[in-house]
Amino acid sequence: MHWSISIPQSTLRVSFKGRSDMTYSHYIPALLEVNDLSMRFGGIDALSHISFSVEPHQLVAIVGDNGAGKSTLLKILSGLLKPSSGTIAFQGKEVSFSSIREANNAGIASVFQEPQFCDNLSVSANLFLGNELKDKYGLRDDSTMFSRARVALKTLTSAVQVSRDMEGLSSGQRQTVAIARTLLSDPSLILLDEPTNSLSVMQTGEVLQYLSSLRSQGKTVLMVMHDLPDVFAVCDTIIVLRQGTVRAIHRVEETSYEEVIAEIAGVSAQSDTFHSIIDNPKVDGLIHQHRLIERSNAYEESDDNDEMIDEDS
Ligand SMILES: Nc1ncnc2c1ncn2[C@@H]1O[C@H](COP(=O)(O)OP(=O)(O)OP(=O)(O)O)[C@@H](O)[C@H]1O
Repeated sequence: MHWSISIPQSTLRVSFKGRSDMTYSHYIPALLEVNDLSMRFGGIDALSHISFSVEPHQLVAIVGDNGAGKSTLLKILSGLLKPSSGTIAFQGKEVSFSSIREANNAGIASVFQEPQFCDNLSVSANLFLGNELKDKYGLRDDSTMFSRARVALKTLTSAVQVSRDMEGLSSGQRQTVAIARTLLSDPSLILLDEPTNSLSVMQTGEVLQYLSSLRSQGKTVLMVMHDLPDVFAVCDTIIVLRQGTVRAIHRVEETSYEEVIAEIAGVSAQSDTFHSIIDNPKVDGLIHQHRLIERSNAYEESDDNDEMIDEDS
């Protein structure tokens, strides 16, 4: 079974490929195409025949319960693991990576949790660590590194000073610097492992903002995310993994919080089990948070509409 996502302009449609009775509408070449991918660790099927494709300029969330296979998928795409079987096509070409560097050279950059930095060096020096730029005399070209570091951070709408030491930056700011570091190689696809994990509300807001700015810069981001309110706040597409298989792929505006929770848990949204999950105070709190975000988005949109009406009149 092969999932395919096609995005005619602003509308993304999900359709099954491989059935003779299906018609294909508006096929846009995928940036990434994962086909029949499996990963076996000893007797454990971490991923089992998963297929999906991702079109460019999207923020795509991979969600799923513990052990669903999210990290394994990310590690394979980033070059850290070789799959047991299946193929990956990137920008129309079949690829097979033996290292993160190989994936990087092909245009796929990854940021895993708790990125490593030298805290006693400047933000700029950390961005170029191991890849320092040299001037025509072979000397370290600090001024070019500073200005390129500034551009990378500005792309993420970050106010972090490139000349300051890494020491003392918040977790959210460190995440931003880690992303800025990947931007220096101008990747087409960025892989992130739980970019909002363990961040405060303010820091999460900062990270969600840079994710949006990445999309505006034409980047595609595929990321493992746990917090559904964050997913619904910023992502275009949700891939739900369950027990190593693709359970569903949704355009965010075409699904609901409840539907995704039911799919993650592998239960029907009508079942008693689902209601006992939803009644859990933690889940209930998350849904409440999601409703607030929805309401505030709707409010902002209505503000925008008002402004448009004002301008027109
Ligand atoms: N190196 C490994 N050796 C053996 N089993 C592994 C290995 N890595 C992952 N697994 C197993 O593969 C399955 C999927 O693991 P994975 O870490 O990809 O899930 P996940 O969805 O990222 O989970 P979590 O949200 O808990 O991080 C699990 O059953 C896990 O125990």
